[in-house]
This record gives sequence, C-alpha cells and structure tokens, in this order.
Amino acid sequence: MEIGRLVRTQPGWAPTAADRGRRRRPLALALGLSPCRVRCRAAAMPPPPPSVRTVSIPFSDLKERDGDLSRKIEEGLGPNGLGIISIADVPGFPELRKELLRLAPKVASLPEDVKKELEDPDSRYSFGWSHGKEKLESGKLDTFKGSFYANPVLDVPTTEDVLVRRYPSYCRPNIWPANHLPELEIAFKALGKLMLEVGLMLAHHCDRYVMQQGVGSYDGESLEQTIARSRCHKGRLLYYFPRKFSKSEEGGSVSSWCGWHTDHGSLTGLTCALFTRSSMEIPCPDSAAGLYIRTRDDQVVKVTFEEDELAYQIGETTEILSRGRLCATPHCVKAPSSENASNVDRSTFAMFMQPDWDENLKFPSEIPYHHELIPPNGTLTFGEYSERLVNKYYQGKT
Ligand SMILES: O=C(O)CCC(=O)C(=O)O
Ligand SMILES: [Fe+2]
Repeated sequence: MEIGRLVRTQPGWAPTAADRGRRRRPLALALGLSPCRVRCRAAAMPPPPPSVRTVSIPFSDLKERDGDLSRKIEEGLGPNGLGIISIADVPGFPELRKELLRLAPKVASLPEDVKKELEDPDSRYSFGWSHGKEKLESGKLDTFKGSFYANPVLDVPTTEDVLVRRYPSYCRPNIWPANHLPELEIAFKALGKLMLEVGLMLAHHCDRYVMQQGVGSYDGESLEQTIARSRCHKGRLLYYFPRKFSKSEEGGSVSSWCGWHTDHGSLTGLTCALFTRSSMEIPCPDSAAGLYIRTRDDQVVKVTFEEDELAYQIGETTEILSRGRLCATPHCVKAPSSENASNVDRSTFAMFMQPDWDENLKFPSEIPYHHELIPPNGTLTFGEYSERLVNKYYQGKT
C-alpha cells in the first residue's frame, strides 16, 4: 500500500529570497500557456473546473544531458508550476502502455480465490493484489479501485531476513499470477523499467535546476543518484471499477475515484488512463472525469496530457530534500458522472520512484510534512521514515 497524506492547502515553505521577488501569476501564465488553452465549458451550472495541459518536454530534448531544460522544469515543477510535467515521443512507450493497461481489468476479474493468493498482508498489501485495504479521506475503506503492486526491477530486493522483517513494504518479494496471467509479469516489468529510465533522465534535469537555484550541499541528495541507487521502486497497476451515482450522490466530487493525496516518495511516473465499457476501449465519456491537481495557489484543475505522453509528478521526499524548489503535487481522480458514463472503468499505471530503504536522508530543520517523525539530528533512512509514516497512518502511533 502506498502511503500519501491528505493535502495541505497552502505551500508549506517560507519564501526564499529568490521567491520573494516573484509575484504569483495566474495559472495559465505561470504555465506559459496562452489563456485560451485553459478551457472552461460554457454550462448553465456549475461550470466544471478548468482543464490544463501539462508542460511537455520532447524526449529528444530530455535525453540531452547538457541541454538546459530549467525553464520548463521550473514552469512544470517549480514553486509556481502545476507540479506535473509530461514527456512526449518516448520510443516504445505507446505499445508498452497498451499492453499493460489492457491487463488491468483482467487482473481485477481473476477468480476471488486466485486474487486472495496474490495478496500479501505482511507487506500491508504493498505487493500483489490490494483491494479495499486503503483508507480514504472519509475514513472509509477504498473499494472503488483495485491495485496490483510489484517492483519492476527486482523480484527479490534482499534475502536478508532482518531487512525483510524491518521494511516489509519494500523488501518482500514480488508475487506474480504465473499460472493465471503470465503475461502480466512481462508487460509490468517492461513498462516499469521504461518509466524508471525516463524518470532518471528527468531527475538529472531536475537536479540541474535545483542546483541553479543555489541549494547548498545538494550533492548527496541528487534526485538522479538517489533514484539510481534505490532497490525499492514500486509499480502500481490500477483498475478503477465502474461507479454508479444516484442523482443526489457525490458524483460531482472531484475525488470520487481516488481521494486527495500527495505521493510520499521522490518522483511518480503516470500513464494516461485507458477507459473501457463492457471490454470495449472508449474515449472517456465525461470530459470532467480524470486526474485533478490542486495548484500552489489553491485552485483545483483537471490535468490533461496526450495518450502517448508519460507524465511525472513530484513526491514529498523530493520537496523536502530540494528545500521546496520542486514541490509535491496534491492530486485525486474523478469518476465519470454523466448519464452515459455507467459501466465505464479506468485502467492506469503509476511508477513510484523512491530512495533506497538504506538511504540516509538529511531533513532540513523546517519541513512542511510529518515534522513530528524527524529526530532532533534530522537524519533518518528512507526505510525508517517510511515505517514511521505507515505507523502514523495505520496505527496512529509515531
Ligand atoms: O489514477 C491516477 O491517475 C493516479 C493514481 C495515483 O495517484 C496513485 O496511485 O498514487
Ligand atoms: Fe498518487
């Protein structure tokens, strides 16, 4: 189970000298978009939240290690950015995306006894199948989506029992439905590894941007190095079950499929979702459904990126270690609620890139998240930090 948190409504970092000179700009301008690219449907009532296109970087630019992408990184991920950026034209991505996303409904419809065998309670459902185990904002268990988790890089991250017991959500082995859906392992690993590879390229440019901002002693905290060293990346194949809303129900809520949260790791890769109705792939029948983000100036916007683009969001750990130069991204998912949206499901894939469990994190003295978990010397391994977080969320102890 991935841990996130409910969302703060204001940025938690005190403005730096560099920030103080900057005025907050309207979102469209902050993103370098012309206002006409922020669309608002003319509807009688109430108007849906604006839909905003991500800042996009062509893959050919991303792979130039010496190229200067700092303007785009700042526009997309910096203190005034939306917190999500997309990469276009990644070779091989569209095929790998379709191959994996088409398997999400198949995992969800495996027989119940097979899914039970794919569960891993000892990792708090952080490997294999997980459905109805995670708590929502409302405190209710989340039955709206099912997830299949695995480490796409390492089937057995460690054989040391003591580590497996200490950090079960990272160190336990993968579980694959080898007999019932053998193609899942192949497709999952292929897409997960590609998203990691592209994520590392993006991380390199994020590091260059952060260093340009004058963050001292950043070397040990390089996002690229931190991700490259890690043995605990996690992929999550998500299947959102069709939802039905009665007229008076919460169909209008933007978090009707996935509650508001920020991811707690370093960088999250996301695919554009695939919608199906009765096993037929369809365009999403409700333009208001999909991924939403809360912007730095507290607006809720629907985010769009192309089917063949890979999107990346910043996690809390990166915000903390970059001293707020890169900001974590509060997000949620809205289910279709229009009349023709019944029986529509949604499949997507998230690739959580996070530091190794053994990685020493030096936390700055002021952080906007979970400061009560940090010891006075400000140092914890990522594994210790994550365990403290899990305890905070699931047992109410720190
Ligand atoms: O379904 C999505 O698009 C986002 C999923 C997500 O936020 C997560 O798994 O943390
Ligand atoms: Fe998320």
